[in-house]
Amino acid sequence: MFLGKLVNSPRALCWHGVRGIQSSVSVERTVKKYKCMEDLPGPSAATTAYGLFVKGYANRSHAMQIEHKKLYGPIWRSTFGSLKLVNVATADLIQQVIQQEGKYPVRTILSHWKEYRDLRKQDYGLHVHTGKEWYHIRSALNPKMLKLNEVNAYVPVVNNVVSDLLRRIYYLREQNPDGTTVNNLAGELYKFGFEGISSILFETRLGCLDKEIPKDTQKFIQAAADMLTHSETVPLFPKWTRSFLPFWKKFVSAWDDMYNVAKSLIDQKVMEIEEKTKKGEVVDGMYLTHLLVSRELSLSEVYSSLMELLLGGVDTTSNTLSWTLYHLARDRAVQEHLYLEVSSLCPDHQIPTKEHLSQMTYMKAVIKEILRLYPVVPGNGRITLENEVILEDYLFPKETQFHLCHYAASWDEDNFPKASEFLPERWLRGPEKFKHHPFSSVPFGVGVRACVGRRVAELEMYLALARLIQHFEFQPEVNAKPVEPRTRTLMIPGAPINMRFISRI
Ligand code: HEM
Repeated sequence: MFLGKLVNSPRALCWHGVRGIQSSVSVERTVKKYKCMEDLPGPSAATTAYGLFVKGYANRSHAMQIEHKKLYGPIWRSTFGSLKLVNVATADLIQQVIQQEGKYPVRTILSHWKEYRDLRKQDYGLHVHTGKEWYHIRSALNPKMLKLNEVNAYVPVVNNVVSDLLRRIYYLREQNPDGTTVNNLAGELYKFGFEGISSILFETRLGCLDKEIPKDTQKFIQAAADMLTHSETVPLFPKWTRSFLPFWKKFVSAWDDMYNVAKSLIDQKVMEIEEKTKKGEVVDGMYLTHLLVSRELSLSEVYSSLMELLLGGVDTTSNTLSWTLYHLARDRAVQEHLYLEVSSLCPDHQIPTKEHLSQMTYMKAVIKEILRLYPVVPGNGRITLENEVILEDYLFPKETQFHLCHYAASWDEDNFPKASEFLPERWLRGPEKFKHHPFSSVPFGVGVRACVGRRVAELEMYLALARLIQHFEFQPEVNAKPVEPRTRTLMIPGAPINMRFISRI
């Protein structure tokens, strides 16, 4: 899902004033003089390392995008060890890269993820596979994840999980001496994210939001956090250091934990289906049942892909919801506007349906604005294996790794005046509203490789937010301090978000 620390070794080709090169691109490209990577401005490897480890950008890489854009302009190169990147930080340049991404887009060559899968003889899964193999898996997963009418079938399932979340919030408030505060909201919402996606995939309630959290849930959530942290560290150190440095071992162990939890849930479903088939009963069901019965994917492809869907479901919706509640608590006018929208469409705590959601335009604007301010994936990637790429007067050879600086683009004042402010209204349609460049804020990515979980994520966030605001007024905890984001491959709150949930009932 994520660019993280990139670990490919692009052929660092430069051909100043290239003429008549061997190329698959048009004749026009071969006669025009293009500049190349070496002509780009950018920090040296030492300056980058200094920025990361001395200036503290290692876990604030989103802020480094903004600083480098100021220093070098909208396109610059950077070097991390043997890795060379071309960074693009405007909506227009991001669009140009995506438009040339080819039939089977690749984010980055995740060689350490691939190494793990080879070590354990597992299928590569969605993130690591490229080309037709990736497309084969994606085509099997897409329909029941991305088609709106298929996803709408999950509304009752997700509403049940939201009911559990509400119960959990009531329970946690009671545990606090002030009767209203819930500490470390993101931690609670990780459980909601995991329960939500697993209910959809496995049709099984795991009880992640019960008083006693199941061990496997805790294990998976912890393993996801460890894997994402070590995924950034592992590529920085040569393989010979693995015998005495802990990072690779921790990375492997985190993947093992996630894989085992996913595998055991899948195996349970396989057994259920086998028993039903033996008894001659009809086998029908939602996501996993459909995948297994259709046999579009092998069992080993199902293990890896579903583990990745679970992984995608943990940190993403939860962090977005955490930031949403954080801002609503600090902006009474926006909170009131949202409350009025929800309570007028669903009076008396009516549980929202898909028809209600389709009318909640302000709610959608709130979530869009949060994803603009805190894109879960602040920097994405594309590596073009199929063709060269032209960006304005630069030509880049195949295998150039591009870093799409989405965070810098969505904080760009040219696209979003008062970019640092939380202004959901900017997303509402109207004749006088500012028109955004279509690539200025694309938190789920675009094109065929965009987020496979987008529809499910939106459904979970809308249903949860609607019910939470029906029940509670959100307030910051007493003496609350501002919380800044940090990056751990994904963008997450840099400190626990503690909040007061004042009952409206
Ligand atoms: C707020 C919620 C979410 C955001 C902002 C988000 C964002 C993204 C982004 C930016 C990408 C990369 C797209 C690209 O390269 O163009 C991605 C990929 C992916 N996401 Fe999400 N995501 C979210 C929720 C989810 C959920 C709930 C799931 C699981 C159901 C999920 C599973 C995945 C997977 C498996 C990929 C890799 C797809 C592929 O390589 O074909 N995501 N996501």
